[in-house]
Amino acid sequence: MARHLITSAIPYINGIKHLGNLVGSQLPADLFARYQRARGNEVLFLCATDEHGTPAELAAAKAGKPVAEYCTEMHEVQAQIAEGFRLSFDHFGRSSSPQNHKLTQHFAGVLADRGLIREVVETQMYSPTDGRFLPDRYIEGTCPNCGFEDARGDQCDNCTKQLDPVDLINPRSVISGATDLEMRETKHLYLRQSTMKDELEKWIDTREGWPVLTTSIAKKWLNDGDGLQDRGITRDLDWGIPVKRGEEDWPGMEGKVFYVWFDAPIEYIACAQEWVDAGKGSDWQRWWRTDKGAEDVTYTQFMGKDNVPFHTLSFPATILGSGEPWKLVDYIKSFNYLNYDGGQFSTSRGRGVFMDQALEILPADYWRWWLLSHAPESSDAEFTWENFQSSVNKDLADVLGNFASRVTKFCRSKFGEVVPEGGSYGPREEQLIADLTAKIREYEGFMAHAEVRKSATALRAAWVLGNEYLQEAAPWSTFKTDPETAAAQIRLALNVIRLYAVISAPFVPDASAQLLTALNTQDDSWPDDVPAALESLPAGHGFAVPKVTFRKITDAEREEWQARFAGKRD
Ligand SMILES: Nc1ncnc2c1ncn2[C@@H]1O[C@H](COP(=O)(O)OP(=O)(O)OP(=O)(O)O)[C@@H](O)[C@H]1O
Ligand SMILES: [Zn+2]
Repeated sequence: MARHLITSAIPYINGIKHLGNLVGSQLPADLFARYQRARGNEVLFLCATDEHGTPAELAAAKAGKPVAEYCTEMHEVQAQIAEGFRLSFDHFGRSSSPQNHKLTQHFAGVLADRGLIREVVETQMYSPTDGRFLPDRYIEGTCPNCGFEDARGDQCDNCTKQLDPVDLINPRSVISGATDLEMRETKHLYLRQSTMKDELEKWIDTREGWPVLTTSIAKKWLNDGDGLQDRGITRDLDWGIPVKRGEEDWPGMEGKVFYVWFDAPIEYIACAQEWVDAGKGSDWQRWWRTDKGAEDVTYTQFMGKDNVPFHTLSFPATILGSGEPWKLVDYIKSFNYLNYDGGQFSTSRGRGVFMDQALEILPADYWRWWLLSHAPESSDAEFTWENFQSSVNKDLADVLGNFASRVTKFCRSKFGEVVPEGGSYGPREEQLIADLTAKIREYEGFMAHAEVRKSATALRAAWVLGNEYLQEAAPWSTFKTDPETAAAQIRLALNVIRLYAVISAPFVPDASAQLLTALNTQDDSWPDDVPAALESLPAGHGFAVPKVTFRKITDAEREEWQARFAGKRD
């Protein structure tokens, strides 16, 4: 039995995530976790909310709530929605947890002991009116690059240039609008990533078969311009993990917190501790410490492309730099972007379909299937309502749903709700069994490598095989002249439905469960031996015709949703 540690990039706390966020991280991670479990492997699948940083403070201020309270509420909201999408996390933690506070402070202390942190005195914007420094998004002004008037302190949304708050022309405080800002000196900690460049590059070069997207982004950051830069890991903010050197105070760093990108990936480890502390597991170290049993763990991370530099470089710099035997990632699965109807999904601009809204209009399986079968793997992908309608109707309703419905209804009308006996399989049946075997082996190959789109294509092809068989064998015609043979055909087809339920579960878990319930079976074992799996339901086994597994999306619905989601979310 293999052991798989799986993490999804942790969603930021400042609102409900859109479908792009879902398909770029949590959903493919869930697909992979479900598949590994189905193959009998031991899985620890972790995710959490990413709760620190200025956007959280600003969102809380906008909602008129203390930031801690806001985060607690939003965490609950995101946890509920994740459940709605059937994301099968073993634990959904919080980067603000006491476990993460302690571990982040621990890493900072160890890195400092090893000479990998330097203290830098720099000038930052200070607002006397607000009585505080204004890092990152606390400040807005005119972009020095393109002249856009609402550029943020960390980035211009118009030309995407990364900025420093001190670069802005006519800067103003986002809190009070004050413009009497001044430059003040402040001390910060920098992680000396530049000294680790060679070690990081060597490590990346030993990683086999990583997606080109992952390695190309890592190499760019390692080598472009002046190469890998040291990174500020602290901020002058109230909300966050207080800067400490292990358990000790850090002279000169009083009142400061760690930068969100330093503590967020450490939450992957802290989350395993939370999982144990919540009574769901007994030993987190055997997943995370190579000296405590994690040497046989395969660790896979899932994320969108903007998160790749932090996972290929900054977080490994933290882990390698600590000199402690923490588990390093084995495979980083990264995604391009999903766009929405001719533009970008955007949380801040409320553009696109958000996870809660999606579940209001259709069940999770419909979204899971479309998103995964259109995952932005080799390039950006686009959500359009036409494509969504056509793919749901064709793949789910016409192929998978239709097969299950035709077979069970025909059986009920001619043989009753029981697997019919008699007859025997001929060459066409043997052919179907052989074709399904080959297709499932292909599917397994793709799933094992988290090749999401190719897996979906292989799965759909397996569904098509059953429909083609049904079309050719035509048991409704056979029945008129040779009911015995028709009985054998239907017996096989009913078993094929069970087979589909099992192999489709990672994509469409609810439909899969619904089919198994209708088939009155608890046998959800993986078809390692396909011919044997197709004998799971014996003659005489009772079942019920499933209620409609997938319904079609009408043109009227499509138009209504298109109009409803054309504007901005309020
Ligand atoms: N349009 C998109 N398509 C695919 N993945 C995306 C998209 N936008 C963000 N992601 C990924 O979603 C995951 C969660 O993102 P996060 O909660 O940090 O939001 P974000 O990156 O700030 O996105 P946004 O600003 O659109 O809300 C990350 O791995 C990120 O890379
Ligand atoms: Zn700009």
